[in-house]
Amino acid sequence: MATRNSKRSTIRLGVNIDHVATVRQARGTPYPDPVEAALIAASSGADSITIHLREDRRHIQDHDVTRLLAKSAAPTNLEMAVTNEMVAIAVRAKPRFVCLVPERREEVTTEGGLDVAGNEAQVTAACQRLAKAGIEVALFIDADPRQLAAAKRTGVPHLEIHTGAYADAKGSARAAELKRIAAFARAAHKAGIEVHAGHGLTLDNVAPIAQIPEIVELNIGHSIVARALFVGLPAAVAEMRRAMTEARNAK
Ligand SMILES: CC(=O)[C@@H](O)[C@H](O)COP(=O)(O)O
Ligand SMILES: NCC(=O)COP(=O)(O)O
Repeated sequence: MATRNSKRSTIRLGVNIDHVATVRQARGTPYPDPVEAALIAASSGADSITIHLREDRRHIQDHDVTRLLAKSAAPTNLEMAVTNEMVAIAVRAKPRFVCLVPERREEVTTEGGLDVAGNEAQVTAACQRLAKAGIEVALFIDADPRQLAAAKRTGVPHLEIHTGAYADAKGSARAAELKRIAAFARAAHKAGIEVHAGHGLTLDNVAPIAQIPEIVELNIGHSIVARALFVGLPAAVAEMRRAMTEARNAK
């Protein structure tokens, strides 16, 4: 895994290809194939591929998980809800990484982080089942010290900070969110947890997040897939990677 301490440490890009499947599901066609997108993203600079198998199967389908893992273009990070069904799927499929996320069927997108503090026993049990199957587990949480304290007690090795509030905020509210995320990343890193971030990141807002030295991985999907409509997926992945790396090296 990545170096942790140096301010010049590299930063990995996980490309989320869910929204290639969103387009396919809108018409029930076999195209565009998210697995093909994963292969293109991996050969264009993605360090890993993220997919979110939602309980309502609105985009990624079970066969996508199977096919993606069989082709193994890059390590797969499977995002999923903390349910027995999902944990059983992951234990069978054995992706390299699982990120446990909250889910509400009515939401348009993931609205907040997992409430680890409020569901500690359930989250800990899921983490332990997944770790026993050889899967590296992350929890997708808000930059909230109470959630960090609970996450530490689960023994999870990785955390992904939900950057949605940062992405949605403007002006001084965004600066405050950034400060909160940086403080959280420092505290999590100090506790020996590897720190990732993602949600709502774009070419316009990624730089300040990429400059937080404790954050070693960003998972980005919607904006890359949207940008790919205009410039193509290889270019969209490459320009995001460039923006992240330039920001990191400029600090
Ligand atoms: C957990 C997360 O932040 C992403 O995987 C996101 O949820 C994917 O997009 P949708 O929320 O639209 O499913
Ligand atoms: N975990 C965040 C993710 O995978 C991508 O989120 P988004 O860039 O699609 O908002």
